[in-house]
Amino acid sequence: MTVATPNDPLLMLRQLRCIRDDRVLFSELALDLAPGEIVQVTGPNGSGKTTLLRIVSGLSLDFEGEIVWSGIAVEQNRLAYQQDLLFIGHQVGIKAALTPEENLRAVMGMHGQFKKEDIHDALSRVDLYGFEDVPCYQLSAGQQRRVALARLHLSRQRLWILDEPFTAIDRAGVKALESLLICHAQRGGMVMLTTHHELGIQYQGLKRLDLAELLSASDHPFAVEAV
Ligand SMILES: Nc1ncnc2c1ncn2[C@@H]1O[C@H](COP(=O)(O)OP(=O)(O)OP(=O)(O)O)[C@@H](O)[C@H]1O
Repeated sequence: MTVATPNDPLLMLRQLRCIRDDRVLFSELALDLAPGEIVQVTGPNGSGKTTLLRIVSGLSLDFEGEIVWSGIAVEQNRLAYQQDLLFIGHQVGIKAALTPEENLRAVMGMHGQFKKEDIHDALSRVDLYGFEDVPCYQLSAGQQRRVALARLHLSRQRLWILDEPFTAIDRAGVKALESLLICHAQRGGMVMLTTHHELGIQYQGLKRLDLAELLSASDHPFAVEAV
């Protein structure tokens, strides 16, 4: 019997290939992500970063290759996989007519019951103390993004998939989010994110997956570089 160690990858992407409008976005894409690791997906506009995150999150099934979670192909284990992942897209994905508290309750409802204090605590951790009951259409762009990011403070999922999470966030918010990502990884979580923002973190579990480099080398096996 093989015994899994903490450094064994939980997420494995194997030979992913994706074509949109007759254009190969990526091919031969392989990635291992183990507990404690963060992978930053980089590449110019239109290179396929969002498309890759949507594929890995199970939102898009239009690809070739295999996604393996915890040793089992996701297509045979989709429910368990979905329960272990939290996806936050580059659109904030909140309802403008609802308050931050109502938005969090609605979106986290599928992941369990949360007490009012837990939701208020999550909102205060993203500096929205006092805004819990304000309709989201009255909040700034950065505050709306913070409502979406408050989900991370309630999350019990091991894998966070975040598309441009730093958009509209001020400098203090960026630092706080970077610390949160490291904290999640250090507790055995994993993060896959896209950002055009230069990450200001020194963390040995940080990797980079550059889609432009991958495409230019796609005749060759691809390895993710540690940074
Ligand atoms: N459903 C779709 N049908 C056709 N083309 C699509 C579809 N989804 C994405 N594309 C195309 O795939 C390419 C990659 O888009 P994607 O949004 O993944 O890029 P990105 O790297 O995230 O870009 P950005 O940095 O601008 O956010 C784009 O040219 C886009 O038009």
